[in-house]
Amino acid sequence: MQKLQLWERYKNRLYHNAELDLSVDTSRMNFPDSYLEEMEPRLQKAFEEMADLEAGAIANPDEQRMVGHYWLRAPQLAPTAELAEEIKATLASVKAFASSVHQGNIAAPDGHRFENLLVVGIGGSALGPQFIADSLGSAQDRMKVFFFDNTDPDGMDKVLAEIGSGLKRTLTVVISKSGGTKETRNGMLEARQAFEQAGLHFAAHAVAVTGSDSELDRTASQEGWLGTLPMWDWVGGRTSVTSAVGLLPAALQGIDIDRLLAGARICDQATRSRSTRDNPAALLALSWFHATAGKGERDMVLLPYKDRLLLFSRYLQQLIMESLGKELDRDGKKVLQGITVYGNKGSTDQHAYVQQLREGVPNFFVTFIEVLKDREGASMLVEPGATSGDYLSGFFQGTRSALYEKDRESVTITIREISPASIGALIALYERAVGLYASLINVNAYHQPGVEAGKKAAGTVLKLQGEILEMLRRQPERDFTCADMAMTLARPEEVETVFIILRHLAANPSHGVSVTAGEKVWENRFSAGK
Ligand SMILES: O=P(O)(O)OC[C@H]1O[C@H](O)[C@H](O)[C@@H](O)[C@@H]1O
Repeated sequence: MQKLQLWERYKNRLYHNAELDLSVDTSRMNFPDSYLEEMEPRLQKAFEEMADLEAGAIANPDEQRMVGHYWLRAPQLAPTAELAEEIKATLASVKAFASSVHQGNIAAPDGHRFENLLVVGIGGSALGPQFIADSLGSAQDRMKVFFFDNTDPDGMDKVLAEIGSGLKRTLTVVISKSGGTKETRNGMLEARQAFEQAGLHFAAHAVAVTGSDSELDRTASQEGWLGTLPMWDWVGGRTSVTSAVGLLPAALQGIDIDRLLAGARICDQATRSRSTRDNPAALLALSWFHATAGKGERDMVLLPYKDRLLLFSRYLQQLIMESLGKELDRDGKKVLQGITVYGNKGSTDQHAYVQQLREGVPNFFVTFIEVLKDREGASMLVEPGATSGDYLSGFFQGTRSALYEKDRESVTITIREISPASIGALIALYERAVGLYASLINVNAYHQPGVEAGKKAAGTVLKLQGEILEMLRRQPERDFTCADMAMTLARPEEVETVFIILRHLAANPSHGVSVTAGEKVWENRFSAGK
C-alpha cells in the first residue's frame, strides 16, 4: 500500500481517547475494512459476556468464581454492597498503612522510619508490583523497593546483600493470594532468617497480603505481624495489580495510587463501549484475532520505546499466556489455544533480534508502544536539531515502517507520558482485551489448570529427595550410584530423577552428600559418609 493510502487508513482507523491521551493505531494490520463487520456478531457476544462478568456472573465456572478486578477501581459496580464496602475499606487501609509508615507511626523497632521495602511474592503476586515499581519509581521514592520473586537462594542473597545493614529499616510485604505458594513461603522463611541473624524480630517488620484463613494469614496472625490486607477469590492473581497486591507496595513506594486507579477506571469506561471502533480493547482483540487466525498462529512481540516499560512484556506474558493458553475451550473441546508474548524495549531490541523480525521467519506481529514525552524538562541536542528522544522516536518510526515494508504487521499504542494514570490505563486496556479475546476464541481466561501439574510433580521430586536422604544417612558407609539408589528404594523407573536429585544434593553443602566421580557422570557414586 502506498504511503498516502496508508495515511488515509491511519486516519480512518485511529482510535484516540482525549481524556487518557491514548491512541491505538491498527492501520498496519492488513485486515480489510469488511473484517470489522464480519466479526461484529462475535464481538457483540463478547461484550455481552463481559457485561455479565462485570455484573457478578460466575465467569470462571471451573472454580465457581466471579471475576471482579474491574470493581477494584469502581467499587459501586460490585454486585453487592458488602463487596463494595470491602473494596473501599481495603483501599482506605492501604492508604492508612502507607501513610503511617511514611510518617513513622509504624516504624522500625529502632524507632527510625522504614526506608526499604522487600516484597516477597511470585507470578501475579510479583509481576504487577514489579512493573509498577519499575515504571513509576524515581529517586524521590518514599521507600526503596526490593523483590524476592523466586525460590533461588543466590537470587535472595543478592538482594539481601544490596539491602545490607538497611535490613533493620526494611519492611517486608509477603504477598500470596492462596497463601500456600512454596516459592513465596520459602522467600518468607529466608527473609525471616536474615532478620533473625541480624538480631531483628521478623514480625515487627512484616505485613501480609493474602486470602482469609490461608496458611500465610494464619502465620501472620499467630506471629503478630504488623498487619494483613485481604485478597479475594474473585480477583485472579494476574489481574490483582489494582487490589492490595499492587496498591500496597505502590503506596509504600510513594506512588499516587488514586491516579493509577483513575487511569484504569477511565480506560474501563472506554473499553465498555459496545461500539467496536470506539473500544480500544476490542480493536486490540480483533487485531490479535486477525494476526493469529484466532489460534495463536503468530507471536505477539511487544516493543515499547521507553525504558520504563521494560517489564510490561513480562507482566503481559503472564496476563495473556496464563489467560489464553488453554488445552480445552469452554465446551471441553481440545483447542490448544494461546498467544506467545515476548519483547523488551526499543530501540535496544533493534540491535538484538529485530534482524530476524524483518528478514527471518514471519511468525509474529508487533505491538509498538510510543510515549510522546521524552523526559522531564528539555533535552540537550546530540546533533544539530535532534535530541536523544528524537532518535528514540525516529527508531520507533523506522522500525515500524521497515517491518511493514516486509509485510510484518503491527499495532501501535501511543500514550503521552509515563504516569500513574497512563500505567493504570495500559493495565486496564490489556485486561479487557484479554477478556474480550478469550470470548472470541471461547476459552475460560480466568483459570489456570495447567499450572498445577508442575507444582504436583515438584512435590513428588521433593518427597523422593527425602527418601534418598534417609537412605544415604541410614547407610553412611555405603556409596550409591543413581541406579543403586533407585533399586534400593524399589523405584527403578525413577532412576533419572534420582540422578538429578543426587547431583544437585552433592553440589551443595546443606545435606552433607559427597560424590566420587565414576567413568560416566551417571556412574558417579554418592554418599552421606565423610
Ligand atoms: O498469589 P499466589 O497464590 O501465591 O499465587 C502466585 C501465582 O502462582 C500460581 O501458580 C498461578 O499460576 C499464578 O496465577 C499466581 O499468580
